[in-house]
Amino acid sequence: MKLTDPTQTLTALIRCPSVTPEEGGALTELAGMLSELGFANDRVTFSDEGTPDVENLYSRLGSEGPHLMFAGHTDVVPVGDAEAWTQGPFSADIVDGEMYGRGAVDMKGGIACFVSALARLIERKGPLKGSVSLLITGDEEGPSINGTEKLLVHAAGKGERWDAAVVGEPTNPDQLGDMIKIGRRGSLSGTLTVEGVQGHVAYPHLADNPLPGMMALASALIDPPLDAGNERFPPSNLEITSIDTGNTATNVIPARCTAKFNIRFNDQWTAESLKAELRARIEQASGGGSSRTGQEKVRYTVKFADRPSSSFLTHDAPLIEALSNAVTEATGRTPALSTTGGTSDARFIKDYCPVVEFGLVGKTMHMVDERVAVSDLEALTGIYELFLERWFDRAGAH
Ligand SMILES: N[C@@H](CCC[C@H](NC(=O)CCC(=O)O)C(=O)O)C(=O)O
Ligand SMILES: [Zn+2]
Ligand SMILES: [Zn+2]
Repeated sequence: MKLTDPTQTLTALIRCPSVTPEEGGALTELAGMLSELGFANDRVTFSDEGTPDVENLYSRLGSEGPHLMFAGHTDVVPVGDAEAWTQGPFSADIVDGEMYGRGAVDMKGGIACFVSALARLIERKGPLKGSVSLLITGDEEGPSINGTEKLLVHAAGKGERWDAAVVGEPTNPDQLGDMIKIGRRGSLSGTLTVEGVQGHVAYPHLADNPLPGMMALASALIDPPLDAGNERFPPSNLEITSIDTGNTATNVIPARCTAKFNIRFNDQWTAESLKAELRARIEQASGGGSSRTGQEKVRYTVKFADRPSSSFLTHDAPLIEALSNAVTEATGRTPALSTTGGTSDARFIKDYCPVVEFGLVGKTMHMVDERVAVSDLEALTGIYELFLERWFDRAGAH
């Protein structure tokens, strides 16, 4: 395999069926490529109660500073409706200039381009003036319990320290060069249960339907909006993802109703201040305040999931500038510096060093027929190579 060719490095990775939590040969394939470039590989499997074991890889080239981390994941989401794919989801077939396969953009493609960029830079300029590490998990698309968070603790425990990190998630909405992510909103999930009394729909006076109470409480969760956003972050947003009674009959009033919700929140909130706000809204709407005067108070419980993630924003101007300049030089575009979208493993890395994210175009991620333009693979490899050269020149000079 020619490591300088991202089409070849990506083909090898896509052909490994690494649906979370299966390693599928992907980390072995990647470790082989990195060994060829002189990296020292550390394969480590993490376990936790109630979750599957997951394999991870930490790999370093060099022993001196400055030290740059590239982070990502080789696990992929399931293929979904396999019959609907026009090419095999693990075939890496190229049709009309696009390579098909699960993980093509999210995010084996980002990893493949980074490996090829390194191979090109080393071929062109010789050994790096510092160190580069790849911190790669097999647990990003899953519960994220046996992945990046533990791998960082593991590596830091062995004395590893980083000056900066780049995550290769697909950050571009439409075209390569659109967007660099310089932070992320936080995420908090919750469950709201309203208690009633089961009974016959024709005899409602003998029952207590939990649904009207749930409607009042759920409305209070979403209205008014949490905030309007600010110059750094989009608005915080609460989405109700399910309201369910488990009732299969048409003539039964259910005993209880449970709603699930998730909030993506900006830097105007912490998980704790958000929980307090939501608890207050629910209590007010339950009749604990004045809104249900004359009616009985809604009986409810609200629980928030463990491990919320907080928002973060990277302030390292030279890091952002080096990446942004490389993108502009290679694509002619000025990337937006954004905090939109979901969370990523950058939420763990930010506790160790400044972190930014840039990868492929995310349009087809998680979809049937996930695919990447071969020209984008070439362009991203060029961007990473430019960035690496600039970052090491600049960081090494200080
Ligand atoms: N499975 C993990 C974390 C889930 C992270 C997920 N992120 C994305 O989908 C990335 C999309 C983007 O780049 O905007 C999310 O936001 O839910 C866990 O459970 O912790
Ligand atoms: Zn991803
Ligand atoms: Zn994903």
